[in-house]
Amino acid sequence: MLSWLRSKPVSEEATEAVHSLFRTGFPAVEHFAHMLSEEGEERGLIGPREVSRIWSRHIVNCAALLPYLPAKGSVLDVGSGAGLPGIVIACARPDLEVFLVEAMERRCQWLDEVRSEIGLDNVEIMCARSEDLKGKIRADVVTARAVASLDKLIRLTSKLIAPHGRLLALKGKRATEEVERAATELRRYHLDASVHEVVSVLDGESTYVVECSRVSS
Ligand SMILES: C[S@@+](CC[C@H](N)C(=O)[O-])C[C@H]1O[C@@H](n2cnc3c(N)ncnc32)[C@H](O)[C@@H]1O
Repeated sequence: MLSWLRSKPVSEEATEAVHSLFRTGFPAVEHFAHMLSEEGEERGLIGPREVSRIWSRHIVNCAALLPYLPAKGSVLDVGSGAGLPGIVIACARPDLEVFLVEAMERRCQWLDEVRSEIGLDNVEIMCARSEDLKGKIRADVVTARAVASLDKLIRLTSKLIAPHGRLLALKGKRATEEVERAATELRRYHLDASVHEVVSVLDGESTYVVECSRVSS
């Protein structure tokens, strides 16, 4: 119980700020944060130091993607792990179809438990490597956080992005360098990249959304 209390946004102001990010789905995302703080460390999903930072480092960090999601359609989160950002997106946007692609069986099992316990009817879990899904599925938006460098991520996911779709990658402060290093892949797969800085409502830390869109011909 203590770990759950510690992981909550503490002040009223912080709670308000987090609420404002989740116009829909706040109870669902709170439920997810609770599950993660209770079981995440024991099940090897997050490190011991992360329990007290579930909101600031994980949930609010993933919420940086929310303004860039499509008005309708599908999202495919590659390498979801504990459910970041896929579960956060599914909670905040129950109108979108969300596919979680995860290679590790025990993490897929966790994602399945989260989906059932929270009642996320918009989530489908695909226990597979993203490279094995080519030709099987395409989504309007592909998301990824902490899975691979941008050049590798483009190679892993380009065939999973719908013809007019986008890749949204959550990155740290080296986002622009990563875009520069991915110049060859961006050209090869006809993508244009822009970097959006998003400042956290909780701790003022910046995160970067790298948005790769198809170049219109
Ligand atoms: C460092 S964890 C990050 C998890 C989560 N996205 C986060 O931000 O906390 C990377 C996850 O991606 C998964 N993964 C790596 N490459 C993958 C691939 N090609 N296809 C599917 N899952 C992959 C790993 O099994 C692992 O769970």
